[in-house]
Amino acid sequence: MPELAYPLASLTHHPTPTVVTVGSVQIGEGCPVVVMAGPCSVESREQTLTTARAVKALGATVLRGGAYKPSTSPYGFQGLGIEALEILAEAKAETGLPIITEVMDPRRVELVCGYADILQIGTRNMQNYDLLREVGKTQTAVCLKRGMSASLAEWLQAAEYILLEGNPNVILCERGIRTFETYTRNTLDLAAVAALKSLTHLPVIVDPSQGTGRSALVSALCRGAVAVGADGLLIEVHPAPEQALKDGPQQVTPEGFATLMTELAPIASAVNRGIA
Ligand SMILES: O=C[C@H](O)[C@H](O)COP(=O)(O)O
Ligand SMILES: C=C(OP(=O)(O)O)C(=O)O
Repeated sequence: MPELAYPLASLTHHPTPTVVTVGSVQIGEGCPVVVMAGPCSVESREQTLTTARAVKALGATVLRGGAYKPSTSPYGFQGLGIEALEILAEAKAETGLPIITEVMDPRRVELVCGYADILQIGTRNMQNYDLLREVGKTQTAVCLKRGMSASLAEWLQAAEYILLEGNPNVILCERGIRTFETYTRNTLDLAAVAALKSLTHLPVIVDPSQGTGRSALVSALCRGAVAVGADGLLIEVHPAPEQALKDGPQQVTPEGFATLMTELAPIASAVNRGIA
């Protein structure tokens, strides 16, 4: 893979790790592991505030929640849009947690920037170059998820689009790739996390919820991700996953999240990082 394809993202051209700062949270190599948690989708005020309070009490430092939801079926839940953004703003005001939420449309980047501390680019949009350029024109942190069939070189070149526009605050998120295996929803590629550490200075986080599609596997994959060098985790938590409007099987309950955090702590200590 020619490094010239992504000079700004490459470790050769930028040998010190990038640390992305979001409020009081620092994300990158050498920093404590950042836990971003919350519902897959913002479904209601009560569901979001309940989850935000729970994840904050258990040690998460960033709140996730989808307002604009990518959906394979046009009949599937599409997200509450601006209403959801307003609910996230209320959750942030109450808990102090910065917000990560997805933007899918280049025309909504300005709007979503008014609410988001981290703009999420989902797997389906990793190669939406107009969207990448648009978020690159802001200085808001961007979490760029790996395309479900993207090679590392393609992913790093997508990051390069954002960096080239002048936004240095890019975080990469491994969220699993499509393989022949169907037991898990995706195949979480933890080798990619270790490999990226030798290719790029950008922070790398892992989403074991999308990566496995199975709540029972999320805690183990969180531990694996931190053991191989992930700088953070993106975890879906729902007060009643069986009633979720999207992705119920992969969302852990607040009780499950409590167990996960307890199980994660010794691994974060073992790699000399701790949890943010
Ligand atoms: O939360 C993420 C996506 O919106 C979700 O995984 C899409 O699922 P679908 O492909 O079943 O619509
Ligand atoms: C849509 C999401 O994930 P992905 O793009 O990885 O499918 C999400 O995290 O809400």
